[in-house]
Amino acid sequence: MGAAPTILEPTEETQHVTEHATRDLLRLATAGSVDDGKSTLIGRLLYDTKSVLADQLSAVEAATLARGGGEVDLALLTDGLRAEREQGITIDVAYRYFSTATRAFVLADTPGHVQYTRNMVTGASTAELAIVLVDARKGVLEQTRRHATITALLRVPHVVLAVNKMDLVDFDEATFRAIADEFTAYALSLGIPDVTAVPLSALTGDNVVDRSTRTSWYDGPTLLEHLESVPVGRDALSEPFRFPVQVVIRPRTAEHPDYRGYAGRVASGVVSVGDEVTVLPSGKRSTVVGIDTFDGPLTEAHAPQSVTLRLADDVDVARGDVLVPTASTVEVGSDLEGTVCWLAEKRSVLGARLLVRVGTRTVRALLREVNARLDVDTLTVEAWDGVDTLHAVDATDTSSDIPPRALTLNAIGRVKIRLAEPIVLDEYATHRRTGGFLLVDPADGTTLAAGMIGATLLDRLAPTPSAQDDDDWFAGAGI
Ligand SMILES: Nc1nc2c(ncn2[C@@H]2O[C@H](COP(=O)(O)OP(=O)(O)OP(=O)(O)O)[C@@H](O)[C@H]2O)c(=O)[nH]1
Repeated sequence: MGAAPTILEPTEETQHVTEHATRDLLRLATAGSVDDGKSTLIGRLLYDTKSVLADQLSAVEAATLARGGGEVDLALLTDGLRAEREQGITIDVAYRYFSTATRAFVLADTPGHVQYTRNMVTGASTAELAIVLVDARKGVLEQTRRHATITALLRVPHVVLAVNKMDLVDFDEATFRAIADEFTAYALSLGIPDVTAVPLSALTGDNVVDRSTRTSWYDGPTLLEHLESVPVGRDALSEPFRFPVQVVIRPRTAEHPDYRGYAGRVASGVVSVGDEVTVLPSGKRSTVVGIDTFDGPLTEAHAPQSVTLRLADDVDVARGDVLVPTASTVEVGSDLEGTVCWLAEKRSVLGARLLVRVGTRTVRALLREVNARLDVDTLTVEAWDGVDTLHAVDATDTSSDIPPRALTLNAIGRVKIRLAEPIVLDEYATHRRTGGFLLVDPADGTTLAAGMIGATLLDRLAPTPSAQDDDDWFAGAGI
């Protein structure tokens, strides 16, 4: 098992970014088939934005010379950094930082080998932009379609199609247009609204950071110009206010005998002193009377700031509760339906006891149903009604035979989960910051799957199953 994926919470790496920098921060992920030039492109971005340390650069120059010289092999840069990070630990995603005068970037670098779905889900779940690479000579491949599908599933707001290796097709406009049109049409069919296609050469640098003199027919932005100008952070601010409580702070010092605050990160939206808030799932109401930070009090806080909120009333608030605006309608329930990407070697078992993590909340749960499965290899969807599924599969079955309706590593499926306690059920489609969840194996803490609450892409792709519930069975199972 690698490091736990981060669909819900910012990683250690992103957390160190200061509040100020966060405002101008773009999180991006890359996806490409093997040899499309992902490492070279990342190396080029780091190199041309001067984000490479001198010693790393001389190591790469020396290695290039040792290989017989020529153009600096920028893939060595990325791969070298990767190797550094991978020593001794299995890591799914490495994060690279670079910045320009206008913006800072965190790039999730997901190695493109076998566990691509898992890696891409991990990298793209927090990304606001995905770069999908294709080799201009090969055009749109099955793998490209898979990457587009996962990007759509995770609702990454912006997608860039990087048509790489344009130098190998003589910077031919027709080749570029044909690939761009095919990809854009496919993306549209998946509901991806915003695709920007850029003809580039990672190796020679054309249209990556610097404008190419060999694509006079192209009047769009270079890759970096686009990365610098694409709108960021708006989504988190435009979503309604959500504050998952991480810690209840009660110092009880002589100085502040009655202090009681709720620390956490504003997951989405904005909160101000004086706002009426409701604590969920309890439904208790109060008013924000203070917003505290290490740097002093604020009158207003917005996503993704970390703050401590104080309330007017001594209501019962615990870790895992969510503060929301009182005036809004928020769904709370204990039946969770959604789409999951299965991330574990062990397969799904119907009726299995699980832990579900949503925000800062962890609750016990039961996997009730897998009623559709997307095969990312073939991009076909199988859908089943839920009627006899539970009886067909023994919950204690540990045989190596995979039941036909199980989810295995990299599979994407639609599930129904019964929770032991009610939680806030924000639809991922409209609440990307709070509508994600993780399924965890209570036995050993393994992350089994990353999921999205509510209707997702699978509903668009799948025939509608005539699912029926089997509540009696669940009553028997004790949830
Ligand atoms: N001619 C040409 N070659 C390129 C270009 N970009 C990458 N290459 C070459 O394509 C090969 C594969 O490039 P990598 O960057 O290692 O590609 P990758 O396999 O997608 O990267 P990872 O899977 O992330 O390791 C290398 O030999 C690169 O030098 C390009 O724009 N033009």
